[in-house]
Amino acid sequence: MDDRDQLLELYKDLRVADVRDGMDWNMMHHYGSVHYEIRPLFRTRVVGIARTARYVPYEEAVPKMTSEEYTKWVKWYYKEVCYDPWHKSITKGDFMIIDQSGVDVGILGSNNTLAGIRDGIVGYVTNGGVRDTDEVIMQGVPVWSKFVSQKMDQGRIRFDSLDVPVNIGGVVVNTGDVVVADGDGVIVVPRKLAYEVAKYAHQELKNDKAGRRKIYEQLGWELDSTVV
Ligand SMILES: O=C([O-])CC(=O)C(=O)O
Ligand SMILES: [Mg+2]
Repeated sequence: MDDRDQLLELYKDLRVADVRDGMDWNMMHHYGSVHYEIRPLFRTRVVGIARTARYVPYEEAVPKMTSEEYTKWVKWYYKEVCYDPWHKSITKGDFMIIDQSGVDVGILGSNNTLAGIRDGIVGYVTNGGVRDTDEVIMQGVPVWSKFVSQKMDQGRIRFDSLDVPVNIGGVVVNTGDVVVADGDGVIVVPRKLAYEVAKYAHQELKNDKAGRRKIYEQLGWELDSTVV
């Protein structure tokens, strides 16, 4: 039986910092934290199960054509060259993890990310770019990216493979890994360590809550969900 719902429940209250600590408690100091240059478009927290896709630079030159011909060519390109096959097989709770091989395009935009959210994706991470960022933020779609890019895909990048190991900010992500992301960035927990890491992440969260709760009380502050 797939235990992904159980894992999502187990991780739902954990902060990236707790998960980081849980990895350390499993002697995984060297691993899991996606490079800090991959940042959220806006501050939010998302827990999901990784679904990976790899895109690579497009090798061909764009043929010379009229703008009318180009309109048709772009349609062909998005259908046959830079398509997103993951849109057809989304499981609720998927965290879409995209390796775009450093190509300067906004592979994620306000349209394709929203379609994924409609179908059950909880968030997106790319080691490349996102565009239409004002709308992505307005729509509340959680995206962590290395940069913002104005550029479309055609003539620049093509789809390569789905559900393969991808290198995202120095971490190999596999479909099925647990991914937690918040204002501190992104952390990836290999699926086989997920329960042990959660156990010690919860220990750290519990200790932290108790410590901060005490200071809240000393300050006379009303308690909130981060300390109870
Ligand atoms: O078309 C793309 O590849 C990305 C984009 O702008 C969108 O989805 O809105
Ligand atoms: Mg767009």
